[in-house]
Amino acid sequence: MALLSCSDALELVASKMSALPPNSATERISLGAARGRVLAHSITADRDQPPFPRSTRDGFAMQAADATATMQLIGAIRAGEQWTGPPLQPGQALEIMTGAPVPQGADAVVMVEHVTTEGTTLTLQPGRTLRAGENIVPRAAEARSGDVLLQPGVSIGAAEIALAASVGAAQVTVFAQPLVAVLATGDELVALDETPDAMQIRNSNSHALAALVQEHGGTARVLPPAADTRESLHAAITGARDAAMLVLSGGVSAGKYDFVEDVLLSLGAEFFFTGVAMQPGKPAVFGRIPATPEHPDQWIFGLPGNPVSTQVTALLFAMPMLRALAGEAAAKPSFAQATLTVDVKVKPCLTRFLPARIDSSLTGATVQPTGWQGSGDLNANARANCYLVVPPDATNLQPNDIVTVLLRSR
Ligand SMILES: Nc1nc2c(c(=O)[nH]1)N[C@H]1C(S)=C(S)[C@@H](COP(=O)(O)OP(=O)(O)OC[C@H]3O[C@@H](n4cnc5c(N)ncnc54)[C@H](O)[C@@H]3O)O[C@H]1N2
Ligand code: MOO
Repeated sequence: MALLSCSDALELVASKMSALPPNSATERISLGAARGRVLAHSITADRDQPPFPRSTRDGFAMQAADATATMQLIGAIRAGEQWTGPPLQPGQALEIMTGAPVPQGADAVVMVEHVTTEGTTLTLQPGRTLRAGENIVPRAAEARSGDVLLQPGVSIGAAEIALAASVGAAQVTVFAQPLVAVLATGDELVALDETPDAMQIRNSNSHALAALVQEHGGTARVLPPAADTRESLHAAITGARDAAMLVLSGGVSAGKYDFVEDVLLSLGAEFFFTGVAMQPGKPAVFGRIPATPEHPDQWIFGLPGNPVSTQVTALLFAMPMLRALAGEAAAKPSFAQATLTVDVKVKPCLTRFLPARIDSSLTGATVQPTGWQGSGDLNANARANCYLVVPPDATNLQPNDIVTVLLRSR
């Protein structure tokens, strides 16, 4: 299969994501445990929001038309209280705190800084005027009782938790987290608690992938690494068939011992791409083992073994698919724009993802590559906090160019 362009590969994964059947497995959990989960039902307003005309300032409630006159103070009201006196009459003002309900008869609130008071007499400072509605959020201006506030498919973060809490949703129904089998391959790999021989290396990819899976809303089942033999791969892949997604690392390039694709084919897999015109990540494989009576489709990502390649291709292709399997409606890789601060020269034809640091402030974001020794350089990768995307037709990016970066955060 020919190399697919990076943008075509992204579109292909997105098209498979959009054709997924809805995630039907749900569970009910407490709101406090819902961060990072995907909402499976809609959350509606249990009453108008705000439930009363809310003062947005500490000040004095009155009729705006009266604001030129000297007024009589008739009382005070705090957040959480209700004015029990008669509706305000022209010429009357009521001291009011931020968040308190504006009493009937008043249509504006003047800020405490903008008046002078003497005993029960209140006067607007010279030149101050007041509009009807000023410093008041009318009842139901934010939402009406019964309005849908959060749709199914929303990823739950602090903002969603606050909104759910505001309508009393102590329990929420979320989609079950998809099971993702993580399988590193390679005879050279040893586990963290083993001492590597001189030519062996520690298996870091399984740990990186498990962390990414957790971060993107899946449950990771890390399998013992498979040896570079057909038999070992066959046994490991077959044993993981119950997982919704299988993410492998290594064994997908042109080497004599790269058997991942062969073994997947022998297990009935179909491939959507087996190489992408990108660097790092060129040998990346995306496919599916079709559904059987026992198991639904299993989505397969055969990621290149070089650790930076593994992480870039996981972020670009596998994690969005995981989030879509988890029921998230807007799953996609996270890109941003930044101003490049240095010269970047690359060879054309491949989309590059260079480890880089983005530094953002109130006025925008700048980015510069960290420098690296290629796609095995875990140090450069950890010094970076994003990847500078160099399009396939660019060979020389200049300082002040506006460039795209692939973010690690969602
Ligand atoms: N003749 C060619 N050789 C290579 C090509 C090519 O097109 N033609 N592609 C290169 C590219 S690009 C990449 S990326 C790598 C990918 O190779 P594999 O996916 O087959 O991965 P391996 O060969 O198994 O390993 C590559 C590299 O990564 C280290 N590795 C593997 N697994 C882990 C792990 N779990 N934790 C840490 N490090 C891991 C492994 O030791 C190798 O150093 O192929 C190029 N070659
Ligand atoms: O695509 Mo590879 O990831 O250059 O090392």
